[in-house]
Amino acid sequence: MASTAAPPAALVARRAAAAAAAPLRRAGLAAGCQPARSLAFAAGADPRLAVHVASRCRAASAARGARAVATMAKKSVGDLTAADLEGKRVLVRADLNVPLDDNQNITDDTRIRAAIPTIKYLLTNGAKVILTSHLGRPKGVTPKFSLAPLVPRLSELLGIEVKKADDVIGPEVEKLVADLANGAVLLLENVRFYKEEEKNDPEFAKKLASLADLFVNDAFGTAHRAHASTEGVTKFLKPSVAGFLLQKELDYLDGAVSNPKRPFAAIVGGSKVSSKIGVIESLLEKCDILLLGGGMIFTFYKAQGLSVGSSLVEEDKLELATSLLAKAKAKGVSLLLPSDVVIADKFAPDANSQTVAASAIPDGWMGLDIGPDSVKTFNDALDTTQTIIWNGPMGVFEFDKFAVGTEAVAKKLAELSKKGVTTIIGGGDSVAAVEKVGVADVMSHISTGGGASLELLEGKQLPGVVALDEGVVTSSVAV
Ligand SMILES: Nc1ncnc2c1ncn2[C@@H]1O[C@H](COP(=O)(O)OP(=O)(O)O)[C@@H](O)[C@H]1O
Ligand SMILES: O=C(OP(=O)(O)O)[C@H](O)COP(=O)(O)O
Repeated sequence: MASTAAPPAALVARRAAAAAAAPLRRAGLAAGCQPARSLAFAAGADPRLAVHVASRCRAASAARGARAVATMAKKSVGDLTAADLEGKRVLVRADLNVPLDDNQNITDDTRIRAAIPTIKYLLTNGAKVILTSHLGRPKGVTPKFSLAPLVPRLSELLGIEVKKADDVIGPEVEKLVADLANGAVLLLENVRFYKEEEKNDPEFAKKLASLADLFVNDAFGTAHRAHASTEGVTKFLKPSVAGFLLQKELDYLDGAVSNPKRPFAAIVGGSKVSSKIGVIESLLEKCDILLLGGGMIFTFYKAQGLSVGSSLVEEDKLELATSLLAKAKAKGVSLLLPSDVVIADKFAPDANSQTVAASAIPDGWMGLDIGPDSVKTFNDALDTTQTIIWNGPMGVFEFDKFAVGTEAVAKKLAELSKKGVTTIIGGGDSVAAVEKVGVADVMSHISTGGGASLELLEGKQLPGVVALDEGVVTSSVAV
C-alpha cells in the first residue's frame, strides 16, 4: 500500500500528464454538448459574467484543442441595468447566517461582506432593496435569532442607514416598503420565524414576493434548500436572477472544477468516507490527482489489509473504499493516500503522540493527522498543478497538536495561489483552517457555503439556482 500511497514526485507528474491526456482519449464519448458561454473563472473575473451551471463537454472540448465548457447561463443581476432597476422594489435573498456570541456580537462577518456587491449594484442603479435572510434554525419567533444585530454592520458596509422591519410579511412591512426611497435598504426579520419558509409554502412565498417587483438570489449558502425565500418566490417574481456572490460561487465550484486548468488536483479530507463519497466520485471524473487525508484514510488502509489501531473506520465502507481505489486507477487518476500518520493514545488535545508509517499503527493508537513525509509528497504533487480544490481537513485540526498537516496544506495552497495556481476552498472546516492560518485572502475562491458547496461538488443541482431565469446561451469559447 505505502508504495501506491506515496509515489515519488516524478511519478506523480507522469501520472498527471497521462491523466491530463485522458479526456482526449475519451473525447469520442462526448457528443451532443450544449454550446457554452465564456470562460472567466480566474480571480477578478467580471462578476457580471453569466452563471455557469449544467452540462459539460470537457472531453469533446479537449479533443478540439479548446478548453471550453458547455453551460446553460442563468440570468444575472449584472444583466439588469438602471432602466430595469430604477425605482423598482427588489427582493434580495442573502445568506446572512453569521455566527453571534452570547452578547449578540457578530464573530465572523464574512457572509455579510460577501452580500455587499450585489446590494451596492442595486442601490447604485436606483433600486429599493428588500433584504431577506435566515439566521440559525429557530423554531418560531425566537428573539436570539433576530436579524437586528446585523443592522449596524450592514449599514457600515453599505454606507447608508439600513432600515429594519420587525416582521417578514404583513401590513407593517408593506407600509415600510411603500415608504422606501430609491437607493434605500429594508432588512426583513428572520424569514425562518415563519415555519412556512422551510416548508416552501406557496401562500407564504406569494406574500413575500408581493412586496417586490423582481428577485435576486445571492444566498449561495442556502441555495441547496428549496425554501420559500430561495425557490418559492421565483414562481411569483419575474425576473428572478442570480446575484454576484451566487454567480462567483458557481463559476468556481462548478465552472472551474468542471473545466479546470490542468493538471487539476482535488484534496479531500474530513472525518468520514460516507460523508464524502459523492464528492470523491464526482471529482474522480474530473481531476488528475486526488489527495486523501483526514479520518477517512483509515477506512482505505483497512480495506488494503493494514492495521489501523483504534483509528476511525467505517466497517461498512471497506468495499466502497476498494472500489474507489480501483476507479481512480481505471481513470488514470493519481490517488495518493498519506504514507505516514501522526497517532495519539487518546482523542484529546493533550494526547501523547508519535509519527509512524501508515503501515505501522500499533493497537490502541489512533491516527489524528497526516505525517511529514505525506506533507512532502502532497506538496510535490501540488507543485505540478494549475488548479486545486480542497474540501475537508487533513486531521483533527481543532487540536493544535494534530493541526500540522491541515495547516501545511493551507500554507502550500497559499504559496501556489500567489504563483497563479487557481485555489478553491470548498467550504466547511477547510475554510476555518485557511482562516486560522491567516491565508484566506490569497486564495482564488473561498466558498461561503458548506452544505451547498458539497452538494455542488457532488454534481447535484441546487434548487435555489435551478429556479432562476435562464440567461443567454452562447457558443463555446476556445482558450
Ligand atoms: N483522523 C481523524 N480522526 C477523526 N476525526 C478527524 C480526523 N481527521 C479529521 N477529522 C475531523 O473531521 C472533521 C471535519 O470533517 P467534515 O465535516 O467531513 O469536513 P468539512 O467540514 O470540511 O466538510 C473535523 O472536525 C476533524 O476534527
Ligand atoms: O450555514 C449554512 O450552511 P453551512 O453550515 O452548510 O455552510 C447556511 O446558512 C444554511 O443553513 P441551514 O443548514 O440551516 O439551512
